[in-house]
Amino acid sequence: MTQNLDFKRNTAVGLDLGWVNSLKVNRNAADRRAASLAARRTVKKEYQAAWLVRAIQCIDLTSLSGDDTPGRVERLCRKAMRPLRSDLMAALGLTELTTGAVCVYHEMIKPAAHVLQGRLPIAAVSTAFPAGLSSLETKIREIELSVAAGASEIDIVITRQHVLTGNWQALYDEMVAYRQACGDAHVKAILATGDLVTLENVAKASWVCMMAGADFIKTSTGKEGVNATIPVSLVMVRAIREYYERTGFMVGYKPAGGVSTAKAALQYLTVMKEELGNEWLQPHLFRIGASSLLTDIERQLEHYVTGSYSAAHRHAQP
Ligand SMILES: O=C[C@H](O)COP(=O)(O)O
Repeated sequence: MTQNLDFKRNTAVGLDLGWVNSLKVNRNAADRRAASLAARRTVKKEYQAAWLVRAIQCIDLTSLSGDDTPGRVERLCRKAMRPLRSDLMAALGLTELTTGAVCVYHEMIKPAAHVLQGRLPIAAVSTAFPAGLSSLETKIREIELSVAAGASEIDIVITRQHVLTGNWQALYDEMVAYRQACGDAHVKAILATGDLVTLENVAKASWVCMMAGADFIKTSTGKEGVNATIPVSLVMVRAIREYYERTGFMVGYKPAGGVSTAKAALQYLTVMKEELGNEWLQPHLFRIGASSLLTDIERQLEHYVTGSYSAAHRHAQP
């Protein structure tokens, strides 16, 4: 996989309130484009296997449950390092394949690090995930502890009330503080788009987080009533494109929550390719946050290789 050697990490560029306040979103246009993507076959059959392999490479293989245990997370990590059965790997001509990262709660960083031994990034959800309603001091400390424990990626949740009350300065300041607390760890800003009411708020929150130095913008925690959707994704990736045109910084995109089928994954890859180009179809700029997607992709690849499906339970569950 080619990596862009000129890649320079996003840094805070200052809050341009005039720009943020001027943002408008055409909801109908976003819905129409989403509907046209859903209606057509996104990738021709012969390329589908390659696209599904790329989707695997971009998964943040996730377990974020209250009943997570070290044992479950260790299995998740072993699956992340060997996401496909060896017979499928051989049939597809693959020798190496991993997911993009694993994504876990702070308390699970240690068991994850024990299995991964630095071979894959550990993303930790942070800042009082999923609601984000602790003191700023507590949230900053949580980030610092997760970085110290071995997370190289931190998925923060924004304070939704800053968006809902239009307090863009407060959102900007908190994001700058999170980015700073992360140090060399990359920070993904979870907007919790299902809580933000309008696509205009999604666009504005995307811009403010990018202006404050977010490495990725991410849709959802997986715990909101509505999680990743295509219309929301169109708004966010177009913000990423325009931010790149204005600043030269390439910000990553992570749809998360409810992405559980190979078909949905292909739609998100298509959005990335058509709106941002091939350069963004790499793990340093694109992740899919998902707990169960890998099972369906594995089934589809098995079908591609053998011509028949096996039951989902036959594929190792993390
Ligand atoms: O960030 C990732 C999400 O929490 C995963 O959501 P999911 O369990 O619906 O795939």
